[in-house]
Amino acid sequence: MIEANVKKRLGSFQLNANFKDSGIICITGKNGSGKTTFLHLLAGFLKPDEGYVKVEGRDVTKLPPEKRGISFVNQESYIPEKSVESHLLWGAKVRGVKVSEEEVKEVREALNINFSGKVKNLSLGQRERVAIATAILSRPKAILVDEAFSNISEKREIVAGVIGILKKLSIEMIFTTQDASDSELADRHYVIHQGVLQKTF
Ligand SMILES: Nc1ncnc2c1ncn2[C@@H]1O[C@H](COP(=O)(O)OP(=O)(O)OP(=O)(O)O)[C@@H](O)[C@H]1O
Repeated sequence: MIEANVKKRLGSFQLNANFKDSGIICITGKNGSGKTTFLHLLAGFLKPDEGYVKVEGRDVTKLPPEKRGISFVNQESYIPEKSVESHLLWGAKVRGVKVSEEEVKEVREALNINFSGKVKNLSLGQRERVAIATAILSRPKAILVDEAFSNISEKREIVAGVIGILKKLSIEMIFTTQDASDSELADRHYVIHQGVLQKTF
């Protein structure tokens, strides 16, 4: 369960979000509507002007990103110099989480990571898949995916595989997308319009 009641002003933009939900959550909204700002407030990259963020009932508002039990993935969440194999285990290593070979295999299969080599030599969609797999293997309470499914071919299949693993590991996911039809993949859907977050189902 993630709870947030936050206000944030950035220049002339104002975000007002009151959120309490769990499971697989999709947020859609136009360019500049506040999707990334909201995820950054949850992840701890931005401090709210007012309000709080709770993860499974624990107030994390004052905690730094790495202590929140949240992994954030966007289209640049990868370390180019690492090999695919070491990248996949990197997040888990940082958090002190033990990962079995079986888990790595399962996550690789879900994201169709059937390639290796340096991350910098992969395509954008391949790098996104490695970044998402790395986030899952670090076993957070929730992953926030900021438009990082957008360059993945066979998106439906891959996202369905990711959701299967997340449910098995009891990891929540909030993902943002420009493609409103992606909401069909989620348990819940929110729309954000000019900084105001609203639940649709
Ligand atoms: N540091 C900042 N200073 C001033 N305005 C900012 C700052 N950061 C973001 N904004 C503004 O906040 C608004 C929301 O931006 P945000 O990145 O959250 O939108 P988004 O919904 O993720 O957009 P996109 O779909 O284009 O990624 C935009 O109008 C943006 O210009």
